[in-house]
Amino acid sequence: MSDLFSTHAPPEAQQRAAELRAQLQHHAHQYYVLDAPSIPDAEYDRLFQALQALEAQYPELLTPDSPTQRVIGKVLEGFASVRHAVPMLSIRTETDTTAGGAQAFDARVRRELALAEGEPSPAYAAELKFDGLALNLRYEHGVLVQAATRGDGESGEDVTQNIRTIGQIPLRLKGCEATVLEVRGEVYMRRDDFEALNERQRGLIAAGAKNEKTFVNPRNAAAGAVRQLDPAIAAKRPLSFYAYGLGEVQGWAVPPTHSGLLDALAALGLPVCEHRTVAASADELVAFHTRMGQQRDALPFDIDGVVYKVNERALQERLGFVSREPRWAVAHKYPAQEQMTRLLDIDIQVGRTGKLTPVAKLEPVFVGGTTVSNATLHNEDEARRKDVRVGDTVIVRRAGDVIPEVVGVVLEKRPAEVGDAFDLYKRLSGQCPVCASPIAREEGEADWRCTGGITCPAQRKQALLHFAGRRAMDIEGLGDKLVDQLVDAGIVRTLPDLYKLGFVHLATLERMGEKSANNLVAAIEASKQTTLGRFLFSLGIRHVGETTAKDTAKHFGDITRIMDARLEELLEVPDVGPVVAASLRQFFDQPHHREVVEQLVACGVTWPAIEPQASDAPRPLLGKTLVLTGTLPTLSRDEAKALIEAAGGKVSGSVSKKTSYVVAGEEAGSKLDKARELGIAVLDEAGLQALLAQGAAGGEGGVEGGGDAVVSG
Ligand SMILES: NC(=O)c1ccc[n+]([C@@H]2O[C@H](COP(=O)([O-])OP(=O)(O)OC[C@H]3O[C@@H](n4cnc5c(N)ncnc54)[C@H](O)[C@@H]3O)[C@@H](O)[C@H]2O)c1
Ligand SMILES: [Zn+2]
Repeated sequence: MSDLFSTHAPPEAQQRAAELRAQLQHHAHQYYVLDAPSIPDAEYDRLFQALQALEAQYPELLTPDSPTQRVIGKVLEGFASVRHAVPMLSIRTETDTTAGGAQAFDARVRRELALAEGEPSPAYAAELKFDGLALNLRYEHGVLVQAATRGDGESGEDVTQNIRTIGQIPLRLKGCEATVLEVRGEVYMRRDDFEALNERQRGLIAAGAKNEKTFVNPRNAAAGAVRQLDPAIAAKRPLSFYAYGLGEVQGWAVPPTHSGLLDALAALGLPVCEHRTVAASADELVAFHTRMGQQRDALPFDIDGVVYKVNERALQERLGFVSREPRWAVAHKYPAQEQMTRLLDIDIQVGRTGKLTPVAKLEPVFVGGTTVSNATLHNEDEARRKDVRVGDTVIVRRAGDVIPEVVGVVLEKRPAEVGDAFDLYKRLSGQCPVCASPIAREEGEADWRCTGGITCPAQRKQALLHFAGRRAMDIEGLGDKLVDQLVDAGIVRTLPDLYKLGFVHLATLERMGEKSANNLVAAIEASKQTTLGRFLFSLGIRHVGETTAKDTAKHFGDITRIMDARLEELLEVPDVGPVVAASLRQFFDQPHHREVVEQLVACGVTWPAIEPQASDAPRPLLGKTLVLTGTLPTLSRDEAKALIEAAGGKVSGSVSKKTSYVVAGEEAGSKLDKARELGIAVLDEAGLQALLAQGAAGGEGGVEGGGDAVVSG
């Protein structure tokens, strides 16, 4: 045989093809069957194209089961298998993300249709390529009877139960009597829904949930939800849908163009994406690709490209199919939103609220249209769960305006020498990298935090805003923008600096008029007269809200006593539990915090003295929550409230399981019904007085149970 015809593949090529096939099969299984991709799509596509190129060079290497020849996928155990009446295919992908992608498609179609030079191209329908998974919805006589995934293209999974929970998918079509109408489209998850889902998942994981995980991207989350065996869980994962094509049809006049078909599907009540057009030439396709590329980040969902389809159905039929894809359609991609790169180091950033976030320092990589060299790792648990180590090859995702994140590690690329498992505390030696205050992580919380609060430069702006807030020191006119200006200009660095601000400083600021400067100086001056409760609240101590601050102030009556109080003493304050007490303690254990307090007082911040509540005064309602409803015979609502609070109790506006008693008077309404429903003790005024009297009579200092409560009528 002449060499010219010899297509004998050298053994290296044979081996390489076998390797690629095995790799692709492995990754396809991870992706399609387990919904747990181990490499980014872009990497998969590179392997896929390498195999395609080899097979093109040596056709004898081509096997019928090659991943290039068929749609990969498998029916997940637990789902019934559905045989598709019309196979569900893939589409050819044009990875040239420049104009060339559209031009190549147009040229190919023209060639197939044997169009002469000068003859116009056929019309093309252009739409978005939604990044989700394909779904076949089968309607019989207008009613949804079945929903199936693509599977291997021949058979898919029956996911009807899960799909029924998607509100956007009509269970009955509007005005459609077709015997059979199969609608094909993409089920996807919006980016905001995806972020919220992952946020929830991270919370569950932090709280100790064992079988929960986060999802790498919206596609993966959508696939997981659609193929969730428990429809109740699937229902909690918000999915969306766009229709883009047809499967089997009986008894329905299919419109002659693709654009007409989409209009018809929309008229039947199916969601059809508004971003679409009909293009008359390759140039118009390019324009659509460019325009949508610019809008990509602003869309509420991920797209990985646009799709061009020959618009006329008659022409589509003429063009037909090759193996796994139609000749009349192509997907013209955009730069991938996920890429691999190396993790060089892990930095820790301190947020405005003191939250410590591990940030991956990356070898710069082009992803989602920009070059990324930093990406969030969210928190310690996430970094550990993903087992991210310095030196690893990681997958970075950047989509929309969401900050880039590391979604996983490519374990097969882990070098022999890698860093240790991530340990945030050890990494920082227990100290805030900005202010050296101790860091803390509370039980059930995902994040470590700097406890520096007002003294941490990273938290400065937030601390100032909180301090100036209406319910804190109430400095009118000191808002977001001004705080930014003051801090950025280095005029205010600490809270006491505020009280050293003079007209001169303020007048130098941009956009600050004389009048507003004067007003602000006056507001700052006025804020010096405050209450101890407001002052304590304004320090922004974690977990110390307005009420807790007020209660603590009332209990101790003096700032020094509060700063010196032992944990046990703090726990005596009504409603102060171990978390709040520990937070107060931790705050005042730091000398720089006490200094700030002293400096503020030295600046003239003052409050009226409070008679501290004698800690041995009887407080029979300590720890109890009461709800008042209806009109009491002698006590007004406010009087009853004051008595209850003086006895250590709390008055709440609504009845819940946490309610200890409901005090009901004349014309008590729904709150009384609710109390009965929950089996909560109901008292009348006399019953309330009896409770209050218990302490005065030197009772045990509390009331246990409500068994002997007077039940009002
Ligand atoms: N990361 C991995 O390990 C891994 C493994 C396997 C596959 N993949 C990825 O999966 C993709 C290949 O899968 P594929 O063969 O399903 O091709 P595809 O997903 O790229 O394209 C075909 C699909 O596009 C969808 N689509 C979206 N919008 C459409 C529209 N307007 N009109 C028509 N179809 C539309 C349909 O669901 C259709 O099934 C590649 O992106 C590949 O990178 C990744
Ligand atoms: Zn700090």
